[in-house]
Amino acid sequence: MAAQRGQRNGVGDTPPAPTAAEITAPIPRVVAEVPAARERARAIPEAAVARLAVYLRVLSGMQDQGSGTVSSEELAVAAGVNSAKLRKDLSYIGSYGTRGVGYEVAVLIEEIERILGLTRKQSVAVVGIGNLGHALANYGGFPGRGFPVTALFDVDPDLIGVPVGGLPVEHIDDIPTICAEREVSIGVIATPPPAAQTVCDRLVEAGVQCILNFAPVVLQVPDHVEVRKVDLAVELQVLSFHVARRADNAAATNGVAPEFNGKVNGMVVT
Ligand SMILES: NC(=O)c1ccc[n+]([C@@H]2O[C@H](COP(=O)([O-])OP(=O)(O)OC[C@H]3O[C@@H](n4cnc5c(N)ncnc54)[C@H](O)[C@@H]3O)[C@@H](O)[C@H]2O)c1
Repeated sequence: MAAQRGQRNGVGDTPPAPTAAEITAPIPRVVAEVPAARERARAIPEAAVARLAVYLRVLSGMQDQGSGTVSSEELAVAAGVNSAKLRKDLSYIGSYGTRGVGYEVAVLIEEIERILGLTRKQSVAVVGIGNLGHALANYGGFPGRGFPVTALFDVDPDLIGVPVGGLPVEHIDDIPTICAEREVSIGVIATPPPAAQTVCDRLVEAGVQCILNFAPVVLQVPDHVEVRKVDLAVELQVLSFHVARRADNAAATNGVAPEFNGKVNGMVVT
């Protein structure tokens, strides 16, 4: 679903209307030189990598709807960024469009997938098959995005051998053999916080080099291991900050000092 202009999506700030210079700026041409693109990939800022993943999602939706080409402006609006930022991001990957035509959707998808390392499937293991682990294991959307869930682990004897999302739950003692057999490259940690570091160590010892951590703890890993942390509470707090700031701005614009009404961000304070 395309994001509306002006909508926040966590990827970039509310995009301003494009300037005349942005609209008339030349669209760079396609360069299919892969080694050069890989070189450039090393210099892509992390924020741009996150936006590339969003462009990929938007482009995949457009492809599903039969779009063959897309203009930079159209793609920028759908992704919730301004078109100058979009063109800058796409220049990092050496993927360019044709003036007056735009970008070929299929070509751009291929370029972004190559840069994001999605040209081969990344096998995922989930450890901790409780509430969250069940939801992740049952979610059918990961395989289609290149992330098949191929192994589930837990310590609870009542769970071992029980199929969840079509896969039997295995004991964490089998992490080394199963992760090697199934070529697991990403480990998702959904255990209680006190178990997370030990589970992480086991995954790393088994050769897993990417960890997605849902437990609210900071994990220690060797340099060659990448860790991403997901914290929904932090995202909610960021949203809360924006709501509070908007209310303050509205009050300042109206020349009214925000009055305390017994509530902070909608919650009653006693
Ligand atoms: N990041 C977020 O936004 C977010 C949201 C919800 C939950 N969480 C976190 O995710 C984790 C899981 O939450 P939940 O509600 O699914 O918990 P849960 O208690 O329902 O499930 C935890 C599972 O981990 C298993 N487990 C315990 N120790 C283990 C070990 N050493 N090795 C393997 N498995 C082990 C348990 O048997 C259980 O099945 C918690 O750390 C929670 O704080 C994060």
